[in-house]
Amino acid sequence: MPVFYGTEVPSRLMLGTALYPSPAVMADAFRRSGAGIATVSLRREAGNGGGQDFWALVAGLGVHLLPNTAGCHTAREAVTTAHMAREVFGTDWIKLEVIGNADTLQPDPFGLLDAARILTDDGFHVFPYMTEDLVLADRLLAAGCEVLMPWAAPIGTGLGLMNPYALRSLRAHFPDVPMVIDAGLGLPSQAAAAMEMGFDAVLLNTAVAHADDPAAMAEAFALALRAGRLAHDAGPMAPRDMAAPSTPLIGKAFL
Ligand SMILES: CC(=O)[C@@H](O)[C@H](O)COP(=O)(O)O
Repeated sequence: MPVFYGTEVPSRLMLGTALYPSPAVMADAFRRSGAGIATVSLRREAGNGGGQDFWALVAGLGVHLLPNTAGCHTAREAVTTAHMAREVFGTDWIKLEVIGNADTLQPDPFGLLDAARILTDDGFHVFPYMTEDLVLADRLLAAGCEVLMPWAAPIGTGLGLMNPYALRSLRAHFPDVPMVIDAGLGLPSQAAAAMEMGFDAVLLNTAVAHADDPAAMAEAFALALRAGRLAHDAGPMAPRDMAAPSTPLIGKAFL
């Protein structure tokens, strides 16, 4: 199972806590999937009726909490939010989001790097939500990040792994860095593909919360992650252009 900043988590599935039809449905999705980490947004949930009951429910899930800086558009805002989250949730883990474009919600690589440098200096364990850019990954690691969270596709789109070439390249360049595919996954098969590529975990929210049956969908993702990881560890065959017979010809009857 993946190890993030020295902590082994019991599942490769990380779930968001927003958009569910009700807190009870959210709790069911966690229970049925066995997800090991819940990401929580101080800002969003504080503004969306996330009162004491909600926090008590989240605490009762028995999962690791990964506070995030969702909704922050500058490094400064993200740093301030991270500090507040550390106080509220009592963890130095922070999923760092610095949004660079209001339409695509894509991460701002410059603001992200600035904020990551500040927060690692301040003792945070930073999980940066990033584009799949190799150079950015290199800089974030140099800034002290020990986990990377490249996106699959823009948040909430469900488009899946948009740039498999770049994701494969990231994985190949940094084989020992724990990497989580975050955002844009729509289907369990996409999560399985991420596992087959060798990624360590996935983080998703909309695909589960907006399913007709969120708990069933969460379980489907958990099963897909298991299958994909098993396939990865089993050593997949190398694809080839030329056909190769899978049935031996020796002993074939002559007609
Ligand atoms: C909950 C959270 O952190 C989201 O910002 C995350 O990136 C999930 O994205 P999807 O909703 O596309 O799965």
